[in-house]
Amino acid sequence: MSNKSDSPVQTQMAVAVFRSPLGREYLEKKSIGGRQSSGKRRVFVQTETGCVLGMELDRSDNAHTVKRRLQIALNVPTEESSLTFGDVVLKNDLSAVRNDSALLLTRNLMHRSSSTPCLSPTGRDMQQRDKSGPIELLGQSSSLDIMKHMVKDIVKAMKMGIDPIRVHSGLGGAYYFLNVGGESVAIVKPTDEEPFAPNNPKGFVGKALGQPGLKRSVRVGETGFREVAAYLLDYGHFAKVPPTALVKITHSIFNVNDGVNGKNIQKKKLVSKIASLQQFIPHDFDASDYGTSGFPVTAVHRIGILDIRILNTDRHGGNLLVRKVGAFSEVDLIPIDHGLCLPEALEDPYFEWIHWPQASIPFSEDELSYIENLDPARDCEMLRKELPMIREACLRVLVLCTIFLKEAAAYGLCLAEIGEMMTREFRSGEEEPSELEVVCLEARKMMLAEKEELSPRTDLSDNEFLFDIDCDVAGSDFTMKMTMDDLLPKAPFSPRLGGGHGRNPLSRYESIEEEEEEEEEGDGECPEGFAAFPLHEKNPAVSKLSVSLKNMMLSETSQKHQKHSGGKVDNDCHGNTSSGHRSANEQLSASSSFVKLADMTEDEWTTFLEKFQELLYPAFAKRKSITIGQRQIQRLGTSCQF
Ligand SMILES: Nc1ncnc2c1ncn2[C@@H]1O[C@H](COP(=O)(O)OP(=O)(O)OP(=O)(O)O)[C@@H](O)[C@H]1O
Repeated sequence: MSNKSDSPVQTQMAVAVFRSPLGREYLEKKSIGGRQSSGKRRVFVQTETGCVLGMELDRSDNAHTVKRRLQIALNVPTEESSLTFGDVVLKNDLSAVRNDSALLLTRNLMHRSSSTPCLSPTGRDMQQRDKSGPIELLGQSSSLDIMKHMVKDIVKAMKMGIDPIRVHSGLGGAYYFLNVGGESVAIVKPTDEEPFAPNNPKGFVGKALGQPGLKRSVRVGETGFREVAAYLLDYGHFAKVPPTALVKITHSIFNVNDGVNGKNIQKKKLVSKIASLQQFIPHDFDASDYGTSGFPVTAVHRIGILDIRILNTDRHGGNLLVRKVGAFSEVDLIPIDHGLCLPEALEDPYFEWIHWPQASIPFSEDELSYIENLDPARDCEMLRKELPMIREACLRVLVLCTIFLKEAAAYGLCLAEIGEMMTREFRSGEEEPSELEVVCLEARKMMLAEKEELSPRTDLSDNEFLFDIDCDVAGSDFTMKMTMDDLLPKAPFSPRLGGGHGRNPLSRYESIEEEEEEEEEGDGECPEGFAAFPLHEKNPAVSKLSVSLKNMMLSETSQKHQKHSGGKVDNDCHGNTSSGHRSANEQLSASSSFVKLADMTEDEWTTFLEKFQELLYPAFAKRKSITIGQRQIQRLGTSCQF
């Protein structure tokens, strides 16, 4: 799953004179094709505090020359910093970096704390050095054509002194940009003003860009490209996601905090930001203000189909705009705010529509044919091309959820049933994995078992031991084999990673304090076998899947036990990384997901998907029988009420 290299792009694009921090100047108008062939690319480097610098690269540039230029521009040593592009830490070669990409410059973890100011521009206003236009679209896809008109309208209004308007609702910084007529044209959400990001204007600060955010498997500063991904994946405008693009945008309205205590700096100063820019959709309400029974079945289905594909963890009523159409109180639904979709691991989604009656109506022929034509491999290819910074972990979630949707719809499940299978449940105050996650855990186990069978190990080295646990559950014997490898906490993108914790209960939004408290508490926890993970007590038919799950959770508990025992494992993996100094990848690895996908090698992933598909049909059959059972109970209840 490697990133694709540059593809020739013919688009002509106006680019203003650019002066690099080292004083190199470039031509004002250049064809992108010309840039590419001469090895010249324009990139935007964002520091972890949100400062953005435009920079032109040529073929001779490498990560060191870029960092050296940044050092001069920012007046800070950058040898202890990393330049990253999505998953890739740029060590030297920059050939994977495409024209108009946004790169992130982060300080290495040992010297970082959320309370100290990170890299910041010097007083010479380096943010403005690149002299590019006030709004630059990042990327060259034809899907951006519609955005170009919008941008033109906004720039015209900006030049006439028409200021944008701050959006007061929501947790992140957002601004309505207007046209010359004073009408809202677009909503702009800077990536460094997201909740917990350094320049959040609403007091939700405390993390650097790239660290786990509001949802732990969505990093701070990475909601913007997810908004664009949702738009790009919404083929044929099926669910009506408003056109969205990533931009580099310069305006004095944007918020900048003082870095130390997160207080707003009141000075009116032009600042450049990387932001998502989405078409403004005039609307009358949002779905939380309106009786849901009037929503068209098609709109609910289409939005639901999108939400399932992208594992949307934030589809609450406020994220569905309601627009009146026609004379007879008909309405249309517009889905917005897709910043918390495509997490880096399987998460608990949030589907507001799950209990709406429309979701229980079978899919129409059109919808079924749309689903049948979805191709997750093509989706990944498209996203890698259009959004090269997208993480492979997000793409695996997309692939898995799309396969799940396709198989479930073909089996005959309705939207509500599919949504329910993806949603976690709370039992006795504990969060349990969803039916989808249970299937994944089982598939993973089968994949590992097959791998072991194909390459049996007879001699165990010193740091490997075989750990057999026989347990008799529901009359069956289950044996679990673990090697030391499985017990070691791993970096999230290493080829072999143990499963996630099963202990961390999630609310819709987790606060930093809660997470940190939980981490502390977790450190003192004693493994108690299955206690932390009650099997489906309320369901007398303990399934084979749940028994396997029980084994998985036991393996994770043992993992925790090893970690807390303070031996070699702890020292090796966290020796110099206390909870305050763990890298973003380590923090994500310790997140609350039951199932991680990013840690598998390509071969493992392929086998995993095969096993996953094999296991789906029994799981669907089980879900169908639950639905039929529930309907019978409902009918019985109705007839008893005479
Ligand atoms: N495309 C759009 N067209 C019109 N209004 C919009 C659009 N997108 C967002 N809004 C409005 O702006 C508000 C804030 O936007 P949004 O919910 O995306 O921000 P947020 O900070 O991510 O919010 P939250 O904290 O609720 O997730 C929305 O409640 C909605 O009223």
